[in-house]
Amino acid sequence: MTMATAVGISACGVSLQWTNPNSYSSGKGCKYAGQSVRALPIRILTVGKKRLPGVQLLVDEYIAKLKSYCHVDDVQIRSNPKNARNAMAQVDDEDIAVINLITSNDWVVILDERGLDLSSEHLAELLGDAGNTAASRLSFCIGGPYGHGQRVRKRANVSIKLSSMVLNHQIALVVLMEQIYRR
Ligand SMILES: C[S@@+](CC[C@H](N)C(=O)[O-])C[C@H]1O[C@@H](n2cnc3c(N)ncnc32)[C@H](O)[C@@H]1O
Repeated sequence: MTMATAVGISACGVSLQWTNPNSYSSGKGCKYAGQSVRALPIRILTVGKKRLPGVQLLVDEYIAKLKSYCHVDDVQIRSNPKNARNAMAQVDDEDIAVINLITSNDWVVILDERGLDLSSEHLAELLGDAGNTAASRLSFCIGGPYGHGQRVRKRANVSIKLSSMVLNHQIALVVLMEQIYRR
């Protein structure tokens, strides 16, 4: 499998594969523009330490704005939950904490600076495509200080980037919410 093709299939047996945005029409605009699509409830799983108050204000603001379109659940997972002494063990503990919250009915999008480079329109298409599967929830995962572990990476239906630069997880969360609201 390459980044140019599919990015994974979930264990739940429903068709959850997502294709490369480069294979989409080159025209601007989302293919669902003007159509009503099934809006899956969204959950955002973020690994990290206590949030800055300003970030929490923005997160609350976006959740309120999105309320009339879809339900958004903001789930915070404590970074380094078992006080591991090295980065590998920390990533592993965080990986287990995240994977334990994911069910077979989730369509999983991980955020990663090495993921697919999407336009805002392609993100809207991805959200629409996820609504056309048998999944009952769309789960976005934002990793901890050292990124995602192998379990979550393997389970992900797609990995997307918000920028080629590495962002603090709190900033990644705010940018993601803004892009979901923009769709
Ligand atoms: C501090 S970053 C971790 C960086 C780490 N070097 C890695 O390998 O992922 C914490 C999390 O923020 C998110 N993140 C940071 N920059 C991102 C970007 N440009 N695009 C998408 N997500 C990003 C990812 O989920 C990442 O796991």
